[in-house]
Amino acid sequence: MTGAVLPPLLLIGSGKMGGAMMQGWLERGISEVVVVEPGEISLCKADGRIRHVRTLSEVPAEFHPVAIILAVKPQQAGEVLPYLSAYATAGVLLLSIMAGKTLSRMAAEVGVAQASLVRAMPNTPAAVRQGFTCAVASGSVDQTQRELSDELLSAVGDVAWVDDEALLDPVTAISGGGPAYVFLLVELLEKAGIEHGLPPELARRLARKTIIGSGSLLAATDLDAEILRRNVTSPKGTTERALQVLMAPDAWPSAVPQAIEAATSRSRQLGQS
Ligand SMILES: NC(=O)C1=CN([C@@H]2O[C@H](COP(=O)(O)OP(=O)(O)OC[C@H]3O[C@@H](n4cnc5c(N)ncnc54)[C@H](O)[C@@H]3O)[C@@H](O)[C@H]2O)C=CC1
Ligand SMILES: O=C(O)[C@@H]1CCC=N1
Repeated sequence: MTGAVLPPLLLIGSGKMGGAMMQGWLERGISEVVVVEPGEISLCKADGRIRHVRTLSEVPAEFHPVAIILAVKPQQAGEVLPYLSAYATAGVLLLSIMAGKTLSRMAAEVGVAQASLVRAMPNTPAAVRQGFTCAVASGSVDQTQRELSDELLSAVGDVAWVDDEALLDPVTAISGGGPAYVFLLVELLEKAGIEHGLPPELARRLARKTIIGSGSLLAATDLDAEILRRNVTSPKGTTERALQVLMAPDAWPSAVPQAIEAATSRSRQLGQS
């Protein structure tokens, strides 16, 4: 269905992620979307395709979405899922981006065992259509619903499907939260630059452009990251000294796996709540 106008959608939660995805759908072409969001929405209210309501009970009875996108926090799922049973019984696709919430848990909270559910994990570069989403579908999702999910998710970046739902927990830790780790590196580089006497504005530019340029280099080549790293590292040079610190066994080689393990286990924990 690539290229076709997206069918009527119900978006529940239009914060950072819901808002970013919505922007992608508007650009891709959408017929109609009702947005349930208790706060303000940053989207163009003059756009006749968008209708903003503040609660689920305000969704017009005559509105029949083909898919419902769940973009509230996992802790807010209880405010939403139990009210979707009529949609789920009617076979409407439920596409969740909530961290940790498992397919079976969502089906139980909706109260429809055969609900057509997709669990997906995007990331914030979706805001500039450079996201990466990993998704898994429940057994009730038919081919048309899978293609629609793919279309909705690919409007904001790359999409990969997996069959094993357990993989969504490490995915959440790596690509879901990954942008935060990169931004932390930018923060730390900038701070170190200032501590070494660089004017703050220059330190900020150096840190940001280093990450942006490195990302573009990665995007432009098939070379492994290890090769790209080695290409920077002159024997007996300056980078080698820095990497001796960062690559010490008790530094990044242990901190990064520990961080990913902590986030993976939190994702599993959210799935139980
Ligand atoms: N921020 C991120 O990097 C990523 C977040 N996610 C997932 O996306 C979901 C949303 O996260 P964010 O956009 O970051 O959070 P957010 O806090 O920016 O957005 C959540 C929105 O839901 C709204 N909301 C709260 N209760 C509601 C209700 N009962 N009905 C309708 N809307 C309600 C809030 O007003 C808010 O605008 C979460 O489940 C998170 O796990 C997934 C991938 C990446
Ligand atoms: O921190 C979180 O729980 C969400 C999921 C991945 C990114 N943000």
